[in-house]
Amino acid sequence: MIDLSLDPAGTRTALAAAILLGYTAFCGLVYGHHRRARVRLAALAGPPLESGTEGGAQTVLVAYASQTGFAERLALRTAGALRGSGTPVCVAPLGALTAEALAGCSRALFIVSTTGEGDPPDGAARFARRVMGGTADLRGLRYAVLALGDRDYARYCAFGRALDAWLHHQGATALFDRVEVDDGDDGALRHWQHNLTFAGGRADMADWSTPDYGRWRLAARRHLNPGSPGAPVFHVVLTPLDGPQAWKAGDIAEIGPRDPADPRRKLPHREYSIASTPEDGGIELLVRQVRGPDGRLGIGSGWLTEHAAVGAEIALRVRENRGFHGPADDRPLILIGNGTGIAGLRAHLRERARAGHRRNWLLFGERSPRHDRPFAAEIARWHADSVLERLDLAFSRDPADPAYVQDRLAAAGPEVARWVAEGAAIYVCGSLQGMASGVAEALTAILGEAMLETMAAEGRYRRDVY
Ligand SMILES: Cc1cc2nc3c(=O)[nH]c(=O)nc-3n(C[C@H](O)[C@H](O)[C@H](O)COP(=O)(O)O)c2cc1C
Repeated sequence: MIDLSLDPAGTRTALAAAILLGYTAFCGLVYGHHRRARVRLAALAGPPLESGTEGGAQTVLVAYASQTGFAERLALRTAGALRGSGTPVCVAPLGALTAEALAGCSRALFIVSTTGEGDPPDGAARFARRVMGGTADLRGLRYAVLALGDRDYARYCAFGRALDAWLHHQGATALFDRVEVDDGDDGALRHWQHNLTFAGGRADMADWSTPDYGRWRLAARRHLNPGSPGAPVFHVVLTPLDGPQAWKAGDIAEIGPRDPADPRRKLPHREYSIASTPEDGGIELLVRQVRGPDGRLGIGSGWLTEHAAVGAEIALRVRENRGFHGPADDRPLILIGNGTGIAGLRAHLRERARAGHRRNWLLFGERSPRHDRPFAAEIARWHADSVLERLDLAFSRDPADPAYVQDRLAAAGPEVARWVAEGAAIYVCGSLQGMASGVAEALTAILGEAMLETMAAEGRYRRDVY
């Protein structure tokens, strides 16, 4: 990183211009290599670099590797969405990139499919061999991977997973967790689109496809944390109007909010971790009120916590989220989370309690020990009844013992290692910023990076972070 802050203005300008030129040249080079693609891309995604950005520092690289064209179409769509949000974009086939080019980017989105028997698309084979076969200093890069695949193949999303692992090993930081798309699944693609807000996308962009919503009733709503230093959190209960519905712990509720000023107007979907199981009779959510800089409530949280009346009909679709489903067996489970992330963990604990799986350890963090205790009575009961073998709570605003959940984890290192040696799986749910990386660091320190990667590959380390 070059620190420009102490340079005279002239040097700064010259340097900025040089970077801008270099970046423009890079984009041009990439486009030159792929002239045929360039014509299509230019038409759909606009010019590679918009003026007025500092040396392309704001520019997001959208790189794709496609065998039959789907990843390429999604790359264009992604680029269009970012561009429509005012974020400059540069689109390139992965095969045209070098390690140096990647090292010069600050943000990149990779949209890649898997072909053959877990192979990269033909156009990316050389990149896989030459670039991914070596090392690069990508510490300045923040990235995300959209991995396209098909679960019918033994090596599901293998290339996307390999690329993600390689980027991570080169020091790049994930903007959000890899999104895997099974056979073009619309819900997973909406999830990707939703996450584009972490890469400069607008939060109110229209859905790429409208979820196939069912009809639910807002049966109950309760404010859980009056007096909290954090934003209000509501426990929302929704019951199905079209007969009993099926879902599993770990699944996501896609909600279809309406414009409070004009309830006929449908707004883009919002996603919430489901906090209950079908045996509970309804879908329970924990919804934290989000406010924009203008003070207005967020689209989804405003709809669920204020604008929709109790008793009102809510459009809801369950999105299967296999990446966060519970273990198939009764292995020990370490559940780690913060804030509204307790929702996803509670669904797992309910499922485990019902199945009689009692080797559960919950580590949960919030702000105030007095005000921020979602599901406190239930958690205490589980602890007393040994559904929870161990419980660690951390409150960052506790004057007596301020701590984050990752601090509890670090302090319990040998015990975590023992559980893992006994076959435990680790599930993490909650904030991407602050919690997820802190927890990943603590787990890496305890278990080692190789072990954590093996656990992720075996489905023993799973995350639902947002
Ligand atoms: C011949 C062939 C082999 C494939 N092999 C795999 C595979 O090993 N693993 C996987 O997850 N998906 C596999 N797929 C599924 C593709 O990744 C999936 O259809 C993807 O959406 C294609 O995107 P593309 O059009 O950008 O190449 C295969 C598809 C084809 C046609």
